[in-house]
Amino acid sequence: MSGSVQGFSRRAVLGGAGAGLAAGATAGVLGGRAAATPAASAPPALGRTAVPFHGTHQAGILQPQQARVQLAAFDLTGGDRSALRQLMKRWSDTAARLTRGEPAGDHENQIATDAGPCALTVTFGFGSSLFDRIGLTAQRPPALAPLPAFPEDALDRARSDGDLWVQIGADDALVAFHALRVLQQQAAGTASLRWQMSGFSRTPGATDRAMTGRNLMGQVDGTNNPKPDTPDFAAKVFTDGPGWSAGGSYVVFRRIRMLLDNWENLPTDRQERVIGRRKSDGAPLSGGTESTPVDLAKQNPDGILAIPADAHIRVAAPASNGGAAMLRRGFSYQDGLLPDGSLDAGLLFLAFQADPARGFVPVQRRLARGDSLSRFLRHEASGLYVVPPGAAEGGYVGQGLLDG
Ligand SMILES: C=CC1=C(C)c2cc3[nH]c(cc4nc(cc5[nH]c(cc1n2)c(C)c5CCC(=O)O)C(CCC(=O)O)=C4C)c(C)c3C=C
Ligand SMILES: [Fe+2]
Repeated sequence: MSGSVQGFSRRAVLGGAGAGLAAGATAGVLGGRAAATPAASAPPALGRTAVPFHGTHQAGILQPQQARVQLAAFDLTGGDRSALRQLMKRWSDTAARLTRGEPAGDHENQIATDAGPCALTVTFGFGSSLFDRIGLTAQRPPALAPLPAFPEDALDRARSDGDLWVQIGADDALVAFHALRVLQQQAAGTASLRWQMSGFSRTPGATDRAMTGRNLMGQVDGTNNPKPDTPDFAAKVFTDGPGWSAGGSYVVFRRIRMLLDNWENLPTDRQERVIGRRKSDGAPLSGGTESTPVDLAKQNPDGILAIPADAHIRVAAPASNGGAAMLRRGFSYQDGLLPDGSLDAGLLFLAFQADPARGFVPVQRRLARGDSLSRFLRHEASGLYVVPPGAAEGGYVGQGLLDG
């Protein structure tokens, strides 16, 4: 096992003997300034936050977005179902350890040593191609049918799709990278990396109160997501079957590049009419504050719709799409420069839903035709994955499919 440090608990070092050692060393260096010791002996709250891996639903859907994300897809190197079963057991065991702040069982490389779990979540998904590859075509849920082509799609297939999908979120970049690297090495011989992307969101504590995040266009983004405390939330986000998938979800991934030079040339009032919300605080142009319900019928005194006919929030709204809804949980990305000198930056759009045919598909069909935001966007990569339900303690993600 390369780089294995089995028996060495990251958490024990942080909270116990190692912490005392660090504190003692600090006191020594500071020549008896004992006041520094308690602060040095405990990791900051951000590092200590731990999200359980096991549960009814996989972690990484309902939790607040972390500061960092690693997204990856893997392809199986063969069609051996038992090898996939072993891999999902190994990955689930590793994810559970890492989310508790412990070292990986094998292929530990110490990249995240010294850090707490930092709200790490690891979420696994299965692509449509997986079911053919392992001879379980009959078990493929109908909702996993390929997404249709949308007008103006410019998809790079090498950075799309894949048999297995992994979303790793953490409030620390090293913790997120560490998890991905370990999972990749543990997969050797069974699955190889097809594509990988890194993203980011606001760091907890960066604002003086909890606020909705912003995207790279500067908009408050995430306001009108379905709320977990509403009666129909679960029906919108989690599937009730078939069989093994009950309690799971479907995630649509789109890498959407933003044409930021064009966007930033637009005056703020026109940017606001493109979205239908104020840029400063996210309030709808129909009035009120960020949390005020949108009034799509509201007219200005001149009789013109307060929220224009082609505004993003009007075209995307459930009311415009037969009730279609999804839980958006996207991250920004920035990947250097393109050959033409423009920034390669945008949104790693992620949306969880009970059924893409009643969520993403109808909404994106309308957006592609009539959304004034779309002239500032390029959809460059795409994926649809079934996200199995969460694993019970001692179980593994995908068990209902692979042991069934
Ligand atoms: C197909 C679904 C959607 C894609 C693709 C999409 C891309 C996209 N959106 C923004 C920025 C904002 N979107 C907002 C609201 C919003 N967007 C969607 C769907 C897609 N967006 C929905 C269903 C909604 C909610 C509509 C409603 O019911 O009011 C907003 C407003 C704030 C909010 O509610 O989150 C912003 C801002 C970008 C930049 C983008 C592609 C890069
Ligand atoms: Fe949107």
